[in-house]
Amino acid sequence: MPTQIKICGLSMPETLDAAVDAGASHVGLVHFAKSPRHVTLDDAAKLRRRVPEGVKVVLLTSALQPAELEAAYLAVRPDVIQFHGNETVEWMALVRKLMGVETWRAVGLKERATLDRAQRFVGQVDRVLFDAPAKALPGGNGVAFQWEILDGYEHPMDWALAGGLTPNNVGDAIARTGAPLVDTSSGVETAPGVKDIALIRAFCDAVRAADANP
Ligand SMILES: O=C(O)c1ccccc1N[C@@H]1O[C@H](COP(=O)(O)O)[C@@H](O)[C@H]1O
Repeated sequence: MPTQIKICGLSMPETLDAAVDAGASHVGLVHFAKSPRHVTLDDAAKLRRRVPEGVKVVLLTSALQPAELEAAYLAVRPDVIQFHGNETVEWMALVRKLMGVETWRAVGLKERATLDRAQRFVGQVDRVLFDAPAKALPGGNGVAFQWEILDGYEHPMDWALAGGLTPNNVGDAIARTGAPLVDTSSGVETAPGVKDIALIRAFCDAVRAADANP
């Protein structure tokens, strides 16, 4: 199966279309006011409508109140909700059940023990997204974690690799970790929040090159 690609933090129609044209399987919209990639629900809904069938829309949120999350879901109708805040396992499982939406949980990886703790998400969310530990922002910091933490780990559920992935390092990341899905934001930008079409294409090309030369 080809490595799936998520381009996150898209906020303009042109770069969203470029990600789709370049072969992204997932496009990410950040609804988190502190992020330089934040989109309002109105803008997210407009962007969502541009996305063709077959490409999944991921709505990234952090610590929204239940009523806010419901409003976000109803406005955007994403395929996936990605959680980055202090949401409990029970709450994420309830969202998945009641909204019938795929759910992903971001996990900041600093050490192997974090992988053991992440096993509590098995059967509760659809995918865990391994990223560098949170800094000023809970994600989108352009920082990679030590991929060797994943060496030899038998993943008990679907997962994805994020954190500091760029066109230059994503091939090594796939070779090292065997990630089934790679997720980038800063690595395809020229400045925080400013996506670059050439970098988006280069990232997708690099993933396909890695798949072709395992
Ligand atoms: O992108 C953001 O601004 C963001 C804000 C808050 C939480 C998560 C965010 N982004 C996610 O973090 C990963 C890694 O980003 P990067 O490639 O290291 O910049 C990104 O793929 C998003 O899923």
